[in-house]
Amino acid sequence: MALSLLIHCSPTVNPLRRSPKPTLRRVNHRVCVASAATPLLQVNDLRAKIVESNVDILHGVNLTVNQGEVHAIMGKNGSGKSTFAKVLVGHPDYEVTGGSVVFKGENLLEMEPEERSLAGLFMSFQSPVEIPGVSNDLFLAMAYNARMKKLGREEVGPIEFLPYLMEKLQLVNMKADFLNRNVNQGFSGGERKRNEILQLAVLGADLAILDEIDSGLDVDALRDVANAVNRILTPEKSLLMITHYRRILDLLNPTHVHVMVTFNLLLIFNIIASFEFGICMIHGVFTFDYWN
Ligand SMILES: Nc1ncnc2c1ncn2[C@@H]1O[C@H](COP(=O)(O)OP(=O)(O)OP(=O)(O)O)[C@@H](O)[C@H]1O
Repeated sequence: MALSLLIHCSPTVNPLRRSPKPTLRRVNHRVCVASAATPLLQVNDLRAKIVESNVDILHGVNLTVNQGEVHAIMGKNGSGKSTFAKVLVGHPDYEVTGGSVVFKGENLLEMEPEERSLAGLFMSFQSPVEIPGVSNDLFLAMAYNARMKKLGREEVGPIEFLPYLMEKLQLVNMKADFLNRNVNQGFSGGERKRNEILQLAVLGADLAILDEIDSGLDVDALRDVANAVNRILTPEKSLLMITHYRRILDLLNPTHVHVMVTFNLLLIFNIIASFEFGICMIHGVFTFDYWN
């Protein structure tokens, strides 16, 4: 991994995905490969607090994800990674206190959580919840048809939906029994993570946010999940993954790696940066280049 204090950095090329023809440009004394960038998600100075306790968690996050990019967010426990992801999908525990988020040209913060999902945002949770009384196949069919309706397409009946679902099930290497079981009820930790990727495969998304999808997975499950994600990604679709481990970076080959730091660390970085580089970074996220 290489570190360079810079925000615009170089997409490395993921061999499993087709990318637009790259162009060369120089950033921070290093030649970078960059594709023509179409912004998908633009986060500017995002600030948020916990509703219940009024505690500020996000202190001004800046991040741009372009179409086809794979971004990883790393950082210490408690630095705010999951909070950032949950704020993006509109979790009610958090209130945005400043900044802006534009998704596909629209103000994301004005949308209800379900509107964000229908607009093409998907999030897999660190601890996926159980939904007792709702079978996995019914849940997926309902969610899929809601998306079809939003896109102005025909809703599908059970007979058409089943072959589509079986194909996605194979993609994540899951057994058909999981379709009749209630969503996540009694699933092991690894099975829940696979089930999250099954949802992503079925619903599709322009931007998938995966919160620690690799935690608790054994080697085979991690490979299956990474293979499925790589096959779901296209040059137009983007991924934002939160992780603590390098092993998934090696499998998903991110174009950008960001390190989220806590507010105290941020102050220290700001002071050092002021002295060393004559600049003051007021962002809550630092961006580093990554390559294998
Ligand atoms: N709903 C909430 N109620 C109370 N505190 C919260 C809530 N959500 C987040 N926090 C606190 O905000 C801080 C950031 O939490 P967050 O889950 O975003 O961290 P993280 O970087 O994802 O950590 P980890 O790597 O351990 O998953 C933590 O101190 C956490 O306890």
